[in-house]
Amino acid sequence: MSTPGYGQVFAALRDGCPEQWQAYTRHAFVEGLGDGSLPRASFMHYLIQDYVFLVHFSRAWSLGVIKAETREEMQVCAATVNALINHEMALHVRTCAGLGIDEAALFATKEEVANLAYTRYVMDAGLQGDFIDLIAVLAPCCFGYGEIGLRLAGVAVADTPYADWIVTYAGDEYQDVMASVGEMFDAAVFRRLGPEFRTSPRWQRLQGRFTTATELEVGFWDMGLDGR
Ligand SMILES: Cc1ncc(C[n+]2csc(CCO)c2C)c(N)n1
Repeated sequence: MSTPGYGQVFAALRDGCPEQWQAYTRHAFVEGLGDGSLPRASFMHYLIQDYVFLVHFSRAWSLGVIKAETREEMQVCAATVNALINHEMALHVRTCAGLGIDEAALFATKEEVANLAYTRYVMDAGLQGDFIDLIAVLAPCCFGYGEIGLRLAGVAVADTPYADWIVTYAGDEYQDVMASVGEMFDAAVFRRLGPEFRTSPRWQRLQGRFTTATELEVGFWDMGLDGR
């Protein structure tokens, strides 16, 4: 399994749920992005829902600033909020504008249940737990898209209509933010659980949260495909 540099805590969590991770990062939706076979309607359905998803993910990352215990943790969360609102969502606005869907319509989109379940699960885990409970549920989204983007950039057919999506997640800007999130996550877990974090009584709960968030990512891709 390829391991881009997102840190050892992420690697341990990912390797703790190999089946779910595979179902997420090798989903039929992902393969369709790479070979260009994904129906356009499925992609648009996904992208419009994803705009709303990012609104709520920006709120969840903002909660990270509140739950942080060091300035470095605050910095990484604030930078991620910035990347989300000012860069990642721009892809959605740009792509939808090209099809005549303006931002007010995006903001007013009715959420599908799979979308709502995921973002509210993340918010609740973050509200209930401490900083690392929050990062554990945010991690599958960040590092999963990082892995998917890098892999697709290497195998995607040259004329896939989804190149803009792939380049957004494979690009240095996104990968650099993810590398700093990975470093921060390692430091945050060492600080609270120590270097033997896997034997901490809290580890199973963190793994459970990470695994559930990964399953909710699978549900999100399924929702995209259902929008055909
Ligand atoms: C369903 C879904 N899952 C993950 C991402 C990717 N993503 C969402 S927030 C974030 C962190 C900072 O950019 C990243 C990478 C997405 N767009 N949609």
